[in-house]
Amino acid sequence: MLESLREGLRGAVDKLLGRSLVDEKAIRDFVRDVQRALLQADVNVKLVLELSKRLEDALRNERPPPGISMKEHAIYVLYNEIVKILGGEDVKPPTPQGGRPLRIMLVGLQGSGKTTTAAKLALYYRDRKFRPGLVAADTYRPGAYDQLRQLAERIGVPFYGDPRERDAIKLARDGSERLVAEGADVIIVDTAGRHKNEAELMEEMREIERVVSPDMTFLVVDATIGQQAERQARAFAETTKVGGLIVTKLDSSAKGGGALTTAAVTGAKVYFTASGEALEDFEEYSPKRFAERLLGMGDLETLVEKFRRLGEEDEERAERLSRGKFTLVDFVEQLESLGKMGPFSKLLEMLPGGSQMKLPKDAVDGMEDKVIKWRAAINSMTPRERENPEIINGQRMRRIARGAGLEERDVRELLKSYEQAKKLAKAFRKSRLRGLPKLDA
Ligand SMILES: Nc1nc2c(ncn2[C@@H]2O[C@H](COP(=O)(O)OP(=O)(O)OP(=O)(O)O)[C@@H](O)[C@H]2O)c(=O)[nH]1
Repeated sequence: MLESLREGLRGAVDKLLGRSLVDEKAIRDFVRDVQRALLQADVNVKLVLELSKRLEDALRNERPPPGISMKEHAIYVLYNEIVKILGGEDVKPPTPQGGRPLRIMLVGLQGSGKTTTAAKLALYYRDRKFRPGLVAADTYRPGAYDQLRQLAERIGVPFYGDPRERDAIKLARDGSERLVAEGADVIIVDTAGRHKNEAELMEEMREIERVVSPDMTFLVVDATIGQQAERQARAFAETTKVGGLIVTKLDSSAKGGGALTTAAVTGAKVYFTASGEALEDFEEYSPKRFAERLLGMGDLETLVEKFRRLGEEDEERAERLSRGKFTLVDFVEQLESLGKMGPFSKLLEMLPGGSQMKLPKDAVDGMEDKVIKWRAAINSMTPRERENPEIINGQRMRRIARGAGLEERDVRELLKSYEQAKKLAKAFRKSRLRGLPKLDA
């Protein structure tokens, strides 16, 4: 599966991971290596340039969230960009709805693997407990009928075809009706991939589409044609309502990137990929999973999860903060994460109203040290004390300070700042201003 693209991207990532520092040169090299890998896989130049620009911008201008290293950030940004050009969100293959049979029509040029794909698709639905049926409506290629009939027999699904019938439109209509009458709930119509000329082929596709009224027309494209897939997709989309793509022969092409990213250009999403002649070599396509495999990182999944959790935690905390309901731990964590984004003095200027906060200079300057002390204090508290700081009396305060190697006044200061922050958050809320509490330390 796209070994060279995999190796190219992997190489770019490994090189980045091997560096001691993510500096200007590292970013430049990383972007260039990624570009080269994508272009070799025949990804559209425009897409590659857009991706590189976003990658470069993100690496230069975005700071990684707290707890994420610069390198992890770079890999995550790359992963996201690759997912984007591979199609973005996953799509769900269609299924019969409301007791109505699902009608699928396959279109595509001869040699794209359409007939094999028809059988693979039938097997896919059969394995999911549907009752698929296959219709042979390719009257142009000799052998297409026998090929599909044999495949249908092999997987044991109903088949309709007539080698003597020359009218593909009649075959498609009669076949769909007959199979539905026999109880099939997923009808798959295989069509011709060639005619005397392209116009005739397109006319036939239009007519078949009219009589079958498919819920989904899949265009089958061969990955080895790379970016040419785009031209084919456009040509078919002008005549039929191409609703999705099936990309075949990913096993025998280094150019698969071109076909897979066609979706980003034409708007038709890839639903399935095939990577071998065997009927089992067929799977639902997921841009995310595909990108994970391409980047080949065992720990990419962990990284993705880490980002997801960070997002959730941030949202939860922001929500609690805005309600003035944050805990002592939230308070310190918020300060910690702010601290990782840069010096506090700079940060406060960026906050709403921050520039008007007349904070004593030394209070801000000492903030980083304070946060470290406060974290130690929190670690030295019991869970109950953390949840209900109001129970912290003199005796508890002494114990906490001793346990954290601090002075009692450090703990007192933490509690006081926390209380003030809470009051401020409530005041902010009342004045309908959402923002971070003022740190009057
Ligand atoms: N390696 C590889 N070969 C494939 C794949 N899918 C199909 N093929 C082969 O490609 C060749 C053409 O496939 P067919 O299924 O005959 O497709 P077709 O020529 O588009 O069919 P028509 O349009 O009906 O004429 C056959 O030899 C298939 O075995 C795939 O995913 N990988």
